[in-house]
Amino acid sequence: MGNHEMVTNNTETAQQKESLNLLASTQTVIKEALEKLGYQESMYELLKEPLRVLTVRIPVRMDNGETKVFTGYRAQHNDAVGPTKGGIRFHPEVTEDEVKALSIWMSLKAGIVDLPYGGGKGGIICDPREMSFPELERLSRGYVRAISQLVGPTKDIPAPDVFTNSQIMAWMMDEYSCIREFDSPGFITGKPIALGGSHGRETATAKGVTICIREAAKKVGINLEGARVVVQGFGNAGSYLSKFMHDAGAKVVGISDAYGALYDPNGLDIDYLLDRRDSFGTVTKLFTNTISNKELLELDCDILVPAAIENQITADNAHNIKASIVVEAANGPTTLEATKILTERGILLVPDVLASSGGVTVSYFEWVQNNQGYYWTEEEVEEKLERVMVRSFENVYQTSQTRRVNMRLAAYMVGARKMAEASRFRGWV
Ligand SMILES: NC(=O)C1=CN([C@@H]2O[C@H](COP(=O)(O)OP(=O)(O)OC[C@H]3O[C@@H](n4cnc5c(N)ncnc54)[C@H](O)[C@@H]3O)[C@@H](O)[C@H]2O)C=CC1
Ligand SMILES: O=C(O)CCC(=O)C(=O)O
Repeated sequence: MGNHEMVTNNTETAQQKESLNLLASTQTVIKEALEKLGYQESMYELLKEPLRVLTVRIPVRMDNGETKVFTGYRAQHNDAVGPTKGGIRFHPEVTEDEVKALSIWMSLKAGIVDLPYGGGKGGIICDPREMSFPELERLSRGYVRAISQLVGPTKDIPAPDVFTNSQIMAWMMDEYSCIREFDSPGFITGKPIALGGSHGRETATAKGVTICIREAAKKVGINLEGARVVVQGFGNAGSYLSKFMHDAGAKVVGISDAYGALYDPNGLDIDYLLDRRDSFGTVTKLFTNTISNKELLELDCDILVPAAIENQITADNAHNIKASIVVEAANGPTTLEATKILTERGILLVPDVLASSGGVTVSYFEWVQNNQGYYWTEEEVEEKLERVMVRSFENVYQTSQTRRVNMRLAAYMVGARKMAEASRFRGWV
């Protein structure tokens, strides 16, 4: 390789690295949104990082008798509007910057769907797929002991995220209740129904994404009946979304998990796949005729839904995306460069902070029900969620039209306004 090529390649690598840093990317958009809203630099200084980030070390006795020490985080972005709220992620690639960015996105989601919360997020560096049930229970309880001073039903309310579920929420609620010496269902959401969970929380993220897809399809003029849909990720968000799309008459032609992807141009048997997926959203291991996640994203389709992890649509593949609508069920699946490319290509991109906000909306309903000790039917939850999502989609869409900005910037403008105002009224800025 000649010198010139080396320099070019190094430069490209550096640019690529910068664009993959979730915190840096979200700060870029927050800055632009606050400028468009007319706030001064000091507001950006306040909102560009979480107010608090706690790093904890969690010793866990493993089944073989050895102690393993795990690292975890809890970030609280801004609590001017109310207590912070957001999920806990168990994943080997969790980083502090990622958790910080995720906490900022939670603040934006709360603003977009107008909840009385700020944003928070937690994560533990671990691979729960390699751990036994008792090890996972000890890790979950250890994490709650480590963060217990910082969290609580009126301070910071966790919930599920990648590779965590209602069982983990149940252990965490039980541990917190033991520490406080009173039953505290409002400490955490996404619990099993028997422990104060809400009807509709399990499917809420996917329901919210489904509503966004329906509204986006109307704007673009796509008929959902027969529309070809590709979904990356087959966990909580992706599997139920595939089911709802299938039930709406769409043809789900591709799905994936961490190990590969399945493609059938005639439509996959979603009920069968749902039945066979495991609790970590793994299903492709049962098949031999798989394709890669990279190939999946570039399949010919009308609607593409990344519902797995970050940085999946980048400057490398954005030009090859065939869909007319991209709806982000996952947090942070599209880089800023890719957002620009998709927008220039006329693809309607519904951003994560809007599309995936159905989960935190029903988590809020769960917390309200816990606080009042009076529980709603599934129909009541769904009707309330429908109203919130339609209103929020329309608000962001109209902002993007009137301010002539893409949907991501519009969503940041809508999402940042309330926390900025609340911070100003409190006299923080
Ligand atoms: N669960 C919820 O209520 C909410 C989830 N989200 C976001 O949705 C996304 C998915 O979350 P969940 O469905 O809850 O997680 P999950 O743990 O239930 O499922 C994750 C899915 O992604 C797949 N996956 C993991 N690593 C991958 C990789 N490297 N490449 C391709 N696929 C991979 C897994 O195999 C699994 O199918 C995340 O970005 C999460 O933050 C957003 C809002 C709420
Ligand atoms: O349900 C919640 O409170 C938070 C869900 C979440 O972590 C997310 O929307 O990314």
